[in-house]
Amino acid sequence: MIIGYFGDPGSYTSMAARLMLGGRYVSYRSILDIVNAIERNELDFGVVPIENSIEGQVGQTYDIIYYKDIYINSEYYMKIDHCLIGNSEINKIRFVHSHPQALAQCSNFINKNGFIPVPEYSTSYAIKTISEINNDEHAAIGSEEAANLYNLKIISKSIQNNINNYTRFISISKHMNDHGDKYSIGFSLENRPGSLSRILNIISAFNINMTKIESRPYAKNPFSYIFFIDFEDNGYGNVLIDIIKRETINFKLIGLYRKSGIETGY
Ligand SMILES: O=C(O)C(=O)Cc1ccccc1
Repeated sequence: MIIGYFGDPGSYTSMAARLMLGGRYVSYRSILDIVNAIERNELDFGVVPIENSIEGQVGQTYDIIYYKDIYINSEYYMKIDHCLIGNSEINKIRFVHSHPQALAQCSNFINKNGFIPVPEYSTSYAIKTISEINNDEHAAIGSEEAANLYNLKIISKSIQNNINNYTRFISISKHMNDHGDKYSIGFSLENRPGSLSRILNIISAFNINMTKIESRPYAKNPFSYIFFIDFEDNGYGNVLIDIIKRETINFKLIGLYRKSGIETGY
């Protein structure tokens, strides 16, 4: 089985991919490159981040799972402990390189130290870059594992804004699972009073637990939205989906998979 993951070797997504699926792993610099490779049948699965407990949704992932013929096959919650990584001392550093999500998750630490953030493809690409440039004014943010991989030292540990920093990762493929206990759906609605609350009322009437609601802009029609809902199956998930399909526009069943949580990882 061939699994594509986001980021250079040592990225957080590479760590999640190893915990989620077994096979041969291939690194990709963008989420879209992974999806293109799945569409060309070069990959069986892709692993990408979808949301973070500090920074929220990964917009590109939400857009892809809605607009492309791609489905969620599993989810995994992983604790993210960011480190300041380099070959220098904290008082010499002026620039910190990392993935935009990591820079945002560590914004308090960056501001407090007066560092200039430099966005890179991934945390591991940033760390690799620092290992190559050999300049005391530059450091990177990423994992301890990646620091070891590129032979750099840890300058500070647990530098994220909140100690409880978790990212939810998903595996994606061209195929929908037959089994699972959690659904992800996406749809748009007529712009009229009560259209979203009607959907929520139906979910509530089935005594179904909604675990997440999210919206993304529908770029083709400015300031209209796509809604994303995750819910736990209680035996009536299928029936609920049939009803919601009829009450919404452009409905997509995005995934059926095994529910996991931050306590268990899986
Ligand atoms: O850049 C990485 O290492 C990634 O895998 C993306 C990411 C960035 C920050 C937190 C979780 C995942």
